[in-house]
Amino acid sequence: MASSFTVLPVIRNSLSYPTMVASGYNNKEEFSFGNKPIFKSQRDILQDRLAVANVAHTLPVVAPPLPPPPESSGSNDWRHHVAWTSIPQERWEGELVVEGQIPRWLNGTYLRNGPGQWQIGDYKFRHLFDGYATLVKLQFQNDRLIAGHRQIESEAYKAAKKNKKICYREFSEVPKPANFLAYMGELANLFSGASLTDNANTGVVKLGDGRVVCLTETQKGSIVIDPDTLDTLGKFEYTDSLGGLIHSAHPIVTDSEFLTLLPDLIKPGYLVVRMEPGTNERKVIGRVDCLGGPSPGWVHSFPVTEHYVIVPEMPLRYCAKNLLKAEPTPLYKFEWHPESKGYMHVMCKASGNIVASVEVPVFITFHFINAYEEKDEDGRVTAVIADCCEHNANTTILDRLRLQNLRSFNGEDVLPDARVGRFIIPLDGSAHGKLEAALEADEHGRGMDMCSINPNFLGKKYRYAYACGAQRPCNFPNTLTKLDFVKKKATNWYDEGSVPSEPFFVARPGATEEDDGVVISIISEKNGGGYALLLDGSTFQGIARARLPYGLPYGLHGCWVPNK
Ligand SMILES: CC1=C[C@H](O/C=C(C)\C=C\C2=C(C)CCCC2(C)C)OC1=O
Ligand SMILES: CC(/C=C/C=O)=C\C=C\O
Ligand SMILES: [Fe+2]
Repeated sequence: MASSFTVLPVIRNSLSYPTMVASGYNNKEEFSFGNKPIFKSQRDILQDRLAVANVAHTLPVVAPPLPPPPESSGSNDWRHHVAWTSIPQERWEGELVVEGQIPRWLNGTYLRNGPGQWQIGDYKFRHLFDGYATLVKLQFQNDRLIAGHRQIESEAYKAAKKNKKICYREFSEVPKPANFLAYMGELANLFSGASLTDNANTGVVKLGDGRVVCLTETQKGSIVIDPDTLDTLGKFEYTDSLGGLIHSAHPIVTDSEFLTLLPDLIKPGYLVVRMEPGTNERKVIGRVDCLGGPSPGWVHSFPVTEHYVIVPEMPLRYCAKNLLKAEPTPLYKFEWHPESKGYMHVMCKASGNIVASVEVPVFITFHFINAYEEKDEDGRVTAVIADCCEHNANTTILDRLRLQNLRSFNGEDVLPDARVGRFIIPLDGSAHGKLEAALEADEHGRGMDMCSINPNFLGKKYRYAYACGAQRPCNFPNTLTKLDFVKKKATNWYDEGSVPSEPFFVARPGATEEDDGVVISIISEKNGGGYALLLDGSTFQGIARARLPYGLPYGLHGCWVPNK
């Protein structure tokens, strides 16, 4: 079903622009990347407004036109889609006019992180993953919605702004050394990690103790932020001595723990580690030695079940040689080693023992969706099922995410096929596991990435997932999709020319049904506009939307911070 937004009764003045009550929009400093705090008094005004229940809405102020973004010629065609265009200013905050009805129970802040600034001075990044982190918030409070965005003040971002060039190694780019001596120094800095970026542009998580941390692939890119002001509060310093420079960009975070994987590039393997709320110290649960290849496979994410941590060993492996190269290689910091095979390892969370290590068909995934234990009639665990967004073992997706490719859609269908890859990992000592599609990939247009689930079903047998699929032709996942693994059906939401970000599920407090909740996404439109969208988690119909003053660049991953 290609459902479009259902406009429900408009509860307030629904002009298509947001009210600008708290923005510093006309403030010239906004455009000059200044560091001055500009919202304090306006924030106070907003707090006062929020304190007054059922206030009559003042007339929205129409947003003034923005200067054309640096990479754009100002035209509205797909080459300059706002999703792939740098954020036009460092920060903004304002109340949005909501069409439809925000559920009364939805009280909290949705945060979304992503690479939103791809140009520093005259220097233009080439890959989506290189951009400096842009944090976006949607604060839901008593059916009102305050939005804002702000750059994360990483060392890498501050240095780039100051020197008008990149100063740290990003995902695909390396700072240009001035001479040979500088190059040698650079290499030393690479081994110590000093030259690696701390640009925390990938995800954002709320720890069990309430701290909110932005993350990326480098450990030093763990940055604590204030979910309300979006202030950068400082580095999240790991106080243990586990060392290493990289980790999974997607830890598993619950109220009681933080689990992650630390790849070991020297002695190929992975440390599985756990950190308790209120501490900064990771403790080792166990270690997995790689079964194939010269180095560990890339672990952007991994799944867990109730009792096990699943460690994927993907044949797309970290590559020390590519790490040293100054220019991007076709697979960036990785190398594709299909001959080294793919494996799935299952580690007991309590003991650190490995209960299964099986060879599986080769695969490519960024994102695991969920995993669970399959039991026999006697309640014995016979297998682990692990689902992921799988790119049909085709590495070209990494190259498709180059900005030039994303910006050059001409109607040709160039998004490589993807599916929900379901691993079946037997726990009976078999040497092989299976990988199959959890549902027919045509259900979701053979596009599949950027998934979320009801967090109450983490590690448990589950029925639903939300992700981005494809309405072809396209060059990027462009639908919001609800996956039903029991009916093996997908329900797709599509808005022609729009790029929706990861559909993020928030469960209704007290719900008993898995899909009872809302799905939040931020939509970047082809005309340069954008809006926050709320879909009903069960019907997958639109329940509310709120237009932003300007379209935002594509963002990656989000989290939910409930109000206290
Ligand atoms: C998204 C997204 C961002 C991100 O990558 C960011 C960096 C800096 C990655 C760096 C590296 C690797 C991916 C491999 C090993 C070396 C190192 C340079 C740390 O990745 C994403 O997916
Ligand atoms: C945007 C993306 C991967 C993001 C990693 O965090 C994949 C989209 C592909 O289909
Ligand atoms: Fe990711």
